[in-house]
Amino acid sequence: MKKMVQFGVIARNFSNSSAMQSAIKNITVIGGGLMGSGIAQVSAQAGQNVTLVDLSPEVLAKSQKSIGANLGRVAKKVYKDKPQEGEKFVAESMARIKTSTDPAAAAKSADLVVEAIVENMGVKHKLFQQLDAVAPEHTIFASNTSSLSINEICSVVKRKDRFGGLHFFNPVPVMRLLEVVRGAETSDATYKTMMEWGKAVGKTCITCKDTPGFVVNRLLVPYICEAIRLYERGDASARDIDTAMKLGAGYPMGPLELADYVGLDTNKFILDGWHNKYPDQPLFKPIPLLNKLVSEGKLGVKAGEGFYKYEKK
Ligand SMILES: CC(=O)CC(=O)SCCNC(=O)CCNC(=O)[C@H](O)C(C)(C)COP(=O)(O)OP(=O)(O)OC[C@H]1O[C@@H](n2cnc3c(N)ncnc32)[C@H](O)[C@@H]1OP(=O)(O)O
Ligand SMILES: NC(=O)C1=CN([C@@H]2O[C@H](COP(=O)(O)OP(=O)(O)OC[C@H]3O[C@@H](n4cnc5c(N)ncnc54)[C@H](O)[C@@H]3O)[C@@H](O)[C@H]2O)C=CC1
Repeated sequence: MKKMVQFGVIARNFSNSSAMQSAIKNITVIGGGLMGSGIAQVSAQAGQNVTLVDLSPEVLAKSQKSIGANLGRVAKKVYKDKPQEGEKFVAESMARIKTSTDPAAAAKSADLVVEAIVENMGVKHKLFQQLDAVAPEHTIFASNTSSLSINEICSVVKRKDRFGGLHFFNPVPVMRLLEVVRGAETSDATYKTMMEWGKAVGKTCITCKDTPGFVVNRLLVPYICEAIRLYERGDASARDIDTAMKLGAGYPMGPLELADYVGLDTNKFILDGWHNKYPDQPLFKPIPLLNKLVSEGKLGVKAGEGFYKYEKK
């Protein structure tokens, strides 16, 4: 039953994307990690020309490998009785993805730039300033930030009317939602193009103002943090907390599994950012156990250990 549901989701995302049209044809995704590789994949499988950028050639090689494997999963489902068409789909989608280690050069041919680099305001500012100087007039900039303010990120660019938030969820090829975030100066035309593009890549779009965490993370991050605090106090084991929320509340993953999946560093970036901004909000208080795990390099699934141990990929 579970497999049937997942199959339906991936197949529906794919067929939506094939049917929809978007004004955006060339997209540059900056950051080839967990999120950037997923955003590149869904864009390429929807027929867009993608340039995936990372400072690290090793990350780009790893991303291409994982995109190839994930496209293979999609092909197996969508073309289950037509393996040759499945192979063609994978080859054509892969051929639409170029890679680069030069963000500025890659932005020159983009209709849309989606930024998915580290969750750090200073680093994002530096990148967007650089891109704003070279990207064509019409190019829309978007950030996939989990928790930072879109208005603050876009404060360094001139094209504030052509800037917004496009917040995807992990794993991008599977999760159906896209939060489309309007900044104070995002124009109606930019908002409309972002909504159409989101549908074209197979997502269900919701709209949110530029408020901390938008909708999902404003609810999800405090929940994850409360679970870490519960575990830190020794009120229940990690396994029991996760089992409780899966079997008692119907979540697909428990909160500590989800924290490991998202990345404990990302969880910490979000919490620290909100704590600095809202020091009196008890939900955003730093968590010593989370800080300890991050300082030990136990960042979750991607590092091979977080609250649990994982086979390193
Ligand atoms: C921090 C932020 O800013 C925002 C966020 O992203 S918050 C995090 C949001 N994400 C979540 O809450 C995820 C919650 N977890 C889930 O939905 C599910 O556990 C899950 C989809 C991740 C995995 O589902 P599962 O049934 O436990 O595992 P699994 O059987 O391996 O995967 C289900 C299907 O999805 C596919 N899949 C899983 N991960 C995938 C990936 N990374 N790429 C492509 N396909 C993937 C699998 O191929 C599988 O397909 P089949 O059934 O055909 O084999
Ligand atoms: N991890 C998650 O579940 C989610 C994360 N996000 C957000 O997406 C963004 C990226 O997160 P992840 O993919 O998890 O991080 P990640 O650490 O997996 O990937 C980030 C990549 O960006 C690259 N990078 C850093 N600075 C760069 C620069 N100046 N130019 C080009 N590449 C650069 C790094 O080399 C790294 O490969 C963050 O803003 C995060 O908050 C949003 C939704 C979910």
